[in-house]
Amino acid sequence: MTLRVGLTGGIASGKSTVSRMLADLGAVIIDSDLIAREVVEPGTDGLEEVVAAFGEEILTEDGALDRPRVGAIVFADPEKRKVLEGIIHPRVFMRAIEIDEAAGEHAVIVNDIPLLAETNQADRFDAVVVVDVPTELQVERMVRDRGMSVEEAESRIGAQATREQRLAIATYVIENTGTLEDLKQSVADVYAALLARA
Ligand SMILES: CC(C)(COP(=O)(O)OP(=O)(O)OC[C@H]1O[C@@H](n2cnc3c(N)ncnc32)[C@H](O)[C@@H]1O)[C@@H](O)C(=O)NCCC(=O)NCCS
Ligand SMILES: Nc1ncnc2c1ncn2[C@@H]1O[C@H](COP(=O)(O)OP(=O)(O)OP(=O)(O)O)[C@@H](O)[C@H]1O
Repeated sequence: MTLRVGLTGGIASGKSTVSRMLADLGAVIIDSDLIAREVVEPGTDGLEEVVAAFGEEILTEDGALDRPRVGAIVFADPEKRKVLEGIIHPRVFMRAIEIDEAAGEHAVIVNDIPLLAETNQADRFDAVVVVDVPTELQVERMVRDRGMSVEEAESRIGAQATREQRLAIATYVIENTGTLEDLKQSVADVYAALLARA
């Protein structure tokens, strides 16, 4: 049987790192952030809709989505964020289902979905894995690794579900407050538990 797993966590919690570790252990990964980029690549109807809603000024000189610019707009204005999400989320959802259907038989298929709690998708999965870190650590990583200001980091975190809201839908919680080696061990433990259910 294929076990379908939702993986989520706040921004900069370590989701992508956990995803990569799960892939190394043999899981198939469906990456929502990656799909969210593909559906607004130049030439897509997704990008056309974004331009219709936000104007040509959100394009770079070579006609791609100017992501930092759009980020600055939507993380400062929840209404605009909803407009962007209304264009992107249905496309990501449909594409993720297509990839899942094309994947065939695998023991574990992991859907990495940053906004799994926000978009009420927990029921779609056999298990939900939440990567949990204290908010201060999220801010620290975003400032240190991504060159964001504390205000920018906090506005992104404020656009997401709270830790408590995510933990409420968790089947398994991975605490990512230790070293990468510690994380690897926690991921291996969770993967073993998932395999036992598959
Ligand atoms: C606003 C955009 C253009 C900024 O792009 P940028 O390259 O700076 O960020 P990236 O896409 O890599 O996202 C990084 C992280 O930001 C957070 N994030 C992104 N979108 C959102 C959102 N709508 N609400 C809350 N957090 C978000 C997530 O934790 C995500 O992992 C982009 O994030 C976007 O198109 N967002 C809307 C689509 C979306 O909701 N994607 C996330 C899940 S599918
Ligand atoms: N336990 C850890 N120790 C040290 N650094 C870590 C640890 N876990 C993750 N990191 C680092 O923190 C950064 C954020 O991790 P990652 O990209 O996996 O987060 P994410 O949750 O996928 O982020 P986003 O929501 O933006 O997609 C990366 O540079 C990663 O290498």
